Amino acid sequence: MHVDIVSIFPEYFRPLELSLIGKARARGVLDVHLWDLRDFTHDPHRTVDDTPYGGGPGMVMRPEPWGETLDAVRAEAARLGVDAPLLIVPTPAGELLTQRAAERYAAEPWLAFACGRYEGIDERVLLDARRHMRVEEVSIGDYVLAGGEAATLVIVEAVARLLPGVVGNQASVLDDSHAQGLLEGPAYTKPAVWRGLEVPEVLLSGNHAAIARWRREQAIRRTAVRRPELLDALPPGSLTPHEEAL
Ligand SMILES: COC(=O)COc1cccc(COC(=O)c2cn[nH]c2)c1
Repeated sequence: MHVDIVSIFPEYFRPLELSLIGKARARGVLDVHLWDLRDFTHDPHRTVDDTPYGGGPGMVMRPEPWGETLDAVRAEAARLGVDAPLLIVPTPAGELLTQRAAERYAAEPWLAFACGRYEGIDERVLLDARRHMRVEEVSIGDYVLAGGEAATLVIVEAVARLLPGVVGNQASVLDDSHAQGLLEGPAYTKPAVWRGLEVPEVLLSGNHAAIARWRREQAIRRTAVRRPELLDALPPGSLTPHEEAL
């Protein structure tokens, strides 16, 4: 997978050189190309923002540098033989990121991320981008960040860990709870007793059917308490009558 990231702070993405993603890049599973929006300005101050039409606080990101940068990004995608690139724009006003969406993005050959700052990017940038690309405005939660960089790191990590060869144990990726539509239940490791706290007996029993049943019940109970709407969103018949009653 090829990932292009457009930002005024490309150094924000140094973490992508490290560990999980760093190894994936070394293996050629993932290729990340950073674009500095200021490289596509033409004034001495490399201006990327201006005051908002209609007044109001803060600044809006100017369309021209974005247009030129996304043209260059798109030209690179074309050079790589990708005809229908997907542009992801992290924004508080976007659709909430889900594991389903991360799985969908992981199937894409090419992703681009537009990192907004200030009060946002001039809307015409997205309108123009939609003329040439699929564009998705994505939220990682109901709160406001100073810019799209942290959200892009979150989305890239959620997607990259689904790529074959990125996470050592692929099984831990495919059967993790959100993949099943539930929250992860509790996990334990040695010692069996720690500060007087014991590991649940069933996990030491070696009875794998009972362990699987207990783990699923824990996930369902936790989901019912913390995120009941996830249970409502499960496909009909996902829970046995016994599990429904938990
Ligand atoms: C059209 O899109 C834009 O203009 C994006 O502009 C901005 C402006 C400020 C901050 C951000 C970053 O996204 C979030 O804060 C965010 C995403 N998820 N939850 C919070 C993006």
